[in-house]
Amino acid sequence: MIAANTLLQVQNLSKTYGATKVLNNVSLSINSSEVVAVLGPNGAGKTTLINSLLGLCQAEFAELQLLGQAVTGQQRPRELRAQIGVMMQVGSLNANLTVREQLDLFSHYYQQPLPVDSLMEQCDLTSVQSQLFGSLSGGQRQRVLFAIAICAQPKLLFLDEPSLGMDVHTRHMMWELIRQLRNNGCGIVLTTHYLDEADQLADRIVMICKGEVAASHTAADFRQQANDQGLTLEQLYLSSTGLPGAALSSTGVQ
Ligand SMILES: Nc1ncnc2c1ncn2[C@@H]1O[C@H](COP(=O)(O)OP(=O)(O)OP(=O)(O)O)[C@@H](O)[C@H]1O
Repeated sequence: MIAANTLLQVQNLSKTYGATKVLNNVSLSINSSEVVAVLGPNGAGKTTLINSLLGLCQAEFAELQLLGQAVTGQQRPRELRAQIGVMMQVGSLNANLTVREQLDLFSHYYQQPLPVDSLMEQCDLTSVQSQLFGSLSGGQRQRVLFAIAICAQPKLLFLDEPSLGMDVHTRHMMWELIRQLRNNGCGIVLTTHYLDEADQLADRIVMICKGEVAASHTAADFRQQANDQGLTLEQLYLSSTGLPGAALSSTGVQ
C-alpha cells in the first residue's frame, strides 16, 4: 500500500549489461511536490536508472508504480507517458527544425500543453525562436530540451543533468521554474554533479555509487551533517562515496 501522494515507487530495480550489473536492487520513491536529487560519480548508474524507470531500457524490478499505476516490463501506457516530462539528450532532436517548430511539434503530442509563446518566454527562447536547433549554442539547446520536458505541465518530471553547459543566469531561471513546478505538485527527479544545484533545489538527496544506493537523506539532514562535521557539502559527498578525493578534501585541500 503506497501513500496517495506517492508519484513513483520502485523496489529492487536491477539492470545488467552483458555480464556487468550496472544497478543492483535500487529502491526509490518520489512524492508530489518533492525534488529528489540523484548524485553519484560518472558511471554510477544515474542515467540508466532514469531510462529503466521510463521503460527506455529493459530492467528487472520487484515493483514499479508510476502515478499510482503498477507497471511491468518495459511498457509505459500512453496516458502515463502524457503526464511524465523528460529532459532528453541533445542528439534526440532534429537539428533542422527551428526552436518554435520543435516546441510546436512536441506540444501537439499533449492535450493541455502550455502555449508555445509563453513557454518560450519562460525559458528565454523567444529571441532564438526562428533559429535552427542545430545552430544553437550548447546552453540554448539545453533550454529547448528543458522547455520540451515541461511543455505538458507534467505531474512527474525527470531531469538528467539539466544544467550542463548552462550559464549562471539560465541555471537560475531553470531553478525558479523547477521550484514553481514543485509548488504546483510536480514530483521531480534530478541528476546532477553540482552540489550547489542539489542544495538549492532538493528536498531529498539520494547518492548512487557503483549501481547501489549508498545514502539517502533529506536535504536538511545532509546540510546538518555537513555543519556538524565542519565540512562543505562537497566534502561530505566525497566522504559518503568513499571515492578518491575524499581524503584530500577532508583535510581541507580542495
Ligand atoms: N548501452 C550500454 N551498454 C553497456 N554498458 C552501458 C550502456 N549504457 C550504460 N552503460 C554502462 O553503465 C554504467 C552506468 O552508466 P550511466 O550512464 O547510467 O552512468 P551515470 O551515473 O549516468 O554517469 P554520468 O554521471 O557519467 O552521466 C556505466 O559503466 C556505463 O558504461
